[in-house]
Amino acid sequence: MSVRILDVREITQPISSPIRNAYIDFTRMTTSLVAVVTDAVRDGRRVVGYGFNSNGRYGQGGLIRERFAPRILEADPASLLDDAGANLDPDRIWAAMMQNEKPGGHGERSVAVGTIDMAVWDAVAKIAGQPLFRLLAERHGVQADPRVFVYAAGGYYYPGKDFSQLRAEMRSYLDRGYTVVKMKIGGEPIDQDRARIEAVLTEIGSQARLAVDANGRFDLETAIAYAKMLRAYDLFWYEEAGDPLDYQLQAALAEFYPNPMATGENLFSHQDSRNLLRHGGMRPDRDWLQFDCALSYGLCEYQRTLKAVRDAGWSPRRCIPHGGHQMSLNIAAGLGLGGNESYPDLFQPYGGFPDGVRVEDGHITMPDLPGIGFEGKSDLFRVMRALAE
Ligand SMILES: O=C([O-])CC(=O)C(=O)O
Ligand SMILES: [Mg+2]
Repeated sequence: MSVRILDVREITQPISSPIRNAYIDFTRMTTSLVAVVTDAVRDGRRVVGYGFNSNGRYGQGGLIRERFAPRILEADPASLLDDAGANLDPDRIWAAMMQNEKPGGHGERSVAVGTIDMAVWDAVAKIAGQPLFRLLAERHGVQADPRVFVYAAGGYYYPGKDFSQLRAEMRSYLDRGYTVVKMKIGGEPIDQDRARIEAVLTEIGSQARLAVDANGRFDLETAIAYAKMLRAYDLFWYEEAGDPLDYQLQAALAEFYPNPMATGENLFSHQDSRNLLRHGGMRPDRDWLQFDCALSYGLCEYQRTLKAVRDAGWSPRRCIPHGGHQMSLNIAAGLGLGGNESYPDLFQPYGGFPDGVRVEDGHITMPDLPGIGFEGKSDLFRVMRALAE
């Protein structure tokens, strides 16, 4: 029984809010929602795979419509199937999308491809009748672990937000079961950020740990000044201090910051990730890698990134992807990552978990839903279905 891709649809949707990090605001943020419509039928329904890109980059409608969707639709359908001919082959679809693309310069193209790739994997797992995390574990010959660590990202700057609101936000994450919370830094003078950090630490006490995220804002001097301030606190991590591609800055910073650091959400290929591991002075015994497949050519590429991680002597457990989407939850549960980001109050309906999934002691347990599990999140599935039907 063969499978054909009948259509690849895209719509650009707002995920805007008045929040701001040290680099951008989200007042005009958008995401691309993609549906890969197949002719396969499971449980009496046509199989449609869905994908979207992570927050922080914008919708990719132009690239998807002009280059990547046509390449899939114009390919010989048989060339997109696995050897048995019974399911789609994500790597072959990926290769079809990337034909006539030069290497290097991994930017927005990687977001467009990653978005379609998410939808392809969703379709493949649905056609196989499995949750994606179980399919992945099986393909890699490893044991799936449906229990995944998640942390609550927030603590943004926004107009009129004072310490009491920041504390209340963090308290609400603790009330919802999180044990690690994250806040933004670098958007105000260092003394003001120090006061914000102390306010949050007072609020969370010994109930949770705090991570801070500078969103690539600092030059080396400022990154070091913050390192000296931050190292007095027992933080979960100090994230993206300098420009994502400035590996020398990252390496130099390690001299001033013995505690855990994190970066990688703005590296969009396995080659860029490998360069971070080669030249960024990151320490495999304590630091964290945040590569996000939805921004970086998808899961086909993320598997190559994981190989680069292992080849550099790191454990996949040191990976906690950026983005807060269910795709990375599946990868974490299927391939043994250290966990996943979560934005409890932001970027809805795209982020979060299937309905009924609760955070307990900083972990969620993946339900056994076919594919990525979008059908289990009713607000999200409503927008998805509107695109495909
Ligand atoms: O504010 C953003 O762009 C999101 C971000 O860095 C994160 O979730 O780590
Ligand atoms: Mg970040």
